[in-house]
Amino acid sequence: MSTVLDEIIAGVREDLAARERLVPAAEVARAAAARPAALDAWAALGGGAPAGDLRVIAEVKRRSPSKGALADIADPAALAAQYERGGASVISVLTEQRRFGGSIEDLDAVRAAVSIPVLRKDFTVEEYQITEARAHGADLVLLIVAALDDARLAGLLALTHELGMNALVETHTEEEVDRAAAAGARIVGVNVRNLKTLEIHRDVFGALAGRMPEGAVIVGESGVRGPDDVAHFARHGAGAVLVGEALVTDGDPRARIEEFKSAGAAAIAERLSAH
Ligand SMILES: O=P(O)(O)OC[C@@H](O)[C@@H](O)c1c[nH]c2ccccc12
Repeated sequence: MSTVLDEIIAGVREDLAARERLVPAAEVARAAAARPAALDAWAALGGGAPAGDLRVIAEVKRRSPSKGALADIADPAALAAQYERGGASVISVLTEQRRFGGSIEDLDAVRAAVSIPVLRKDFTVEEYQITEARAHGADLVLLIVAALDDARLAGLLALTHELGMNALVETHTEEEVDRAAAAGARIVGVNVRNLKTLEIHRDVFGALAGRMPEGAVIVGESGVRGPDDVAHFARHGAGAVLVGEALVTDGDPRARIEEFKSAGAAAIAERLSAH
């Protein structure tokens, strides 16, 4: 059965082939090498620090396969700057074009506007995309375990680390968490949106959080609409949440981020005091 994920990746591969013809891999590698060093997203997300704060990864997201158009983002740089002022730790920029309406230009605009780490959010299947992300100033990339076999996951993660970047390694099942851990993932996301049905199942998070590799930053992804959703992820071990829709559709994303961070910190304090 062909799933939404398969369909998206087929489109991504076509667009990728076109970009590779335009900008050969050697040229992208030179541009990546000329960039200042990547920022440490792992540390920015609380890696190595005692639990306490809940970090927010704030996403620039124009549309989604499940909802269609979400927001008319005329100025992604201005939006990202607002996210940063609201206290986001990382900015996520969707660059997939066909389903999410993103582009490399959005990544460029955001990179130039903020001084915190930037995640290139795309369906990464080839090394070229990682080097390209670095060439455009991204500090981390998304690796979706469901889209990669073990050898490719390991290879892409190795290149990411070679380039001085981090990867947000996205999982949906226990098996995928185990594969992420075996590959050496240091930032592990649990996407509670099922990529086959596109439905949100928040309880998936708690079931997987207990299997996470020692020392990894755990990120709750998708379906954060209000402070209760953040508290749910934080209570079950998340150090960070990734939020798109709720921020792009809100008139005051700064206030929303602040609200999410305090709800998260309160839930973490509660979890720690229960032990
Ligand atoms: O808009 P939401 O429900 O806050 O979700 C954000 C983020 O989790 C979602 O955009 C996402 C998670 N994993 C992905 C993989 C590809 C594209 C998009 C995603």
